[in-house]
Order: sequence, then C-alpha cells, then structure tokens
Amino acid sequence: MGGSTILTIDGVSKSYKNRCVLHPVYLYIARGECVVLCGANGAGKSTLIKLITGIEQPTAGTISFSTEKKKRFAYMPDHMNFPKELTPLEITSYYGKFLNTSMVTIEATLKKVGLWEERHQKVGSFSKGMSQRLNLAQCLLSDVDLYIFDEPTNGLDPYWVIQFKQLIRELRNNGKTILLSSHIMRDVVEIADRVAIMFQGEVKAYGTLPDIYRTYRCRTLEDVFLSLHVNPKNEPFVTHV
Ligand SMILES: Nc1ncnc2c1ncn2[C@@H]1O[C@H](COP(=O)(O)OP(=O)(O)OP(=O)(O)O)[C@@H](O)[C@H]1O
Repeated sequence: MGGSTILTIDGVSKSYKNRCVLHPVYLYIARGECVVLCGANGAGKSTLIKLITGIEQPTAGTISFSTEKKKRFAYMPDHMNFPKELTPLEITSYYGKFLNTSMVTIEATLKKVGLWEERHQKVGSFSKGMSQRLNLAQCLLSDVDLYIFDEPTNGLDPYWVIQFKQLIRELRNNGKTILLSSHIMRDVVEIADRVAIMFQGEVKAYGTLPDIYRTYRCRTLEDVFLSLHVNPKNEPFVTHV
C-alpha cells in the first residue's frame, strides 16, 4: 500500500508517573501524504506529536525518520508564547537566521499568513488568531520534507481555516508530507489522505476514511466517535502503508 515510509512509529507508548496516557502506537506515515491524528480532548494527540518531535521521550518504542533533508521536520506547536515586545518581522528574521532563510522567503511567508502589513506591530497586541498565524509562519519558514502541526486551526477564523487547508494542499502538491492533529471533523474529511482515530490514549484505527467508515460501519467521523463512546472496547485495527 502507498509509497515509501517517511516516519515510522514503532510501539511507542508514554506514561506519566504510573499513568499510561498513550498505549503502544504503530504508525507508518507514507511520503507525500497528509495524515491526521483525529481524536477527542485528552485522546493523546499532543502527547504523540511531542514524542515524534522529541520534546518528550517515549516510555517504550522507537520513532524513526527517513527524510532526505538534514532538518527532518518543521513543527507548529499548539501555541507559542512569542516575546511580546517583538514584531513578526523580528521573530521570523530571528528564526530565519538559524534556518538560513532569505529575506524574500520571510516576506513571502509573512504574506502567506496575512501578517506582512502587521510586520512592525508588537506581538503583545496580537489577537489569538494572529499569534497562531505567526506560529504557522515560523513553521513554514523551513523547507523540509515533513511538516507537523498540532491543532493548527485553533483560534483561526473561518477565512484562515480555509487558507490553512489550501496551504496544506499546496504543500502536498509539492510532495511534502504532513502530519497534523485535529478534532474538527470537517477539516479532517477535507484534507486527510489517511486518518488515525485516537481515543483514550489508543490509536483505534488507521487508514483512509472509507477504510475507517467500513470498519466502524459508520458514514461520518462523528458517528465513529459516538460509537467509540458507546463501546470504547471497539477492537483497534491498524493498516500499514
Ligand atoms: N506532562 C503531563 N503530565 C501528566 N499527564 C499528562 C501530561 N501531558 C499530557 N498528559 C495527559 O495525557 C493525556 C493526553 O493528553 P494530550 O494533551 O496528549 O491530549 P490531546 O489529544 O492532545 O487533547 P486536546 O485535544 O485536549 O489537546 C491527558 O489525560 C493529559 O492529562
């Protein structure tokens, strides 16, 4: 199934003290796909992303990348606390210095997220959506094979949610791989090639939407989650790319 694997998550689990918040996860992310970790609050989406990005260490299991570029991935966390006294231009220029990004790319990226006009405005005066778009910009500054977004549409208004989804399509059309988390079913349906259904710290299912609908005998993701709430022991299945 599918092309080569860019990211392999092999039996990765996480416990805090003695509480297991992520049961062993096995996921194979194919190059060029958009994979969405989809789940309710507390399902373990951010935990899995933090393990993949190395922010947290797994209790067990291994994570391996197969990327061509030296920088393996770019990451947009669920929120960023940028220094309030700095401006978008200062912040992206700072990141750009580490990433060797040209001023042309910085300008294009700020324009892409709609913050070019506000490039000299202090971040302390930003709305939640503007801060989130700056967070998106810092991620997009990197030219990498794999982009990881944690709840990227949080705080974005409908216009920017549409723009974000368009951006995901563009990245994919340029051969990039995308891994993102979301609990907004409509977004998932529109952009995902493959979905990992996360529930109570487990990946319950992984596959294309038709695969998942077939497994749960449901027609929508909402129904899948309703059925999991009714019967949380629904046996997990995992498809491999
Ligand atoms: N540092 C931590 N210490 C203890 N428990 C944690 C820690 N981080 C996360 N957890 C627990 O792990 C579980 C999964 O949390 P996680 O943030 O991964 O969920 P999520 O699916 O991203 O949820 P949300 O949609 O609400 O962001 C939760 O029960 C949370 O309380």
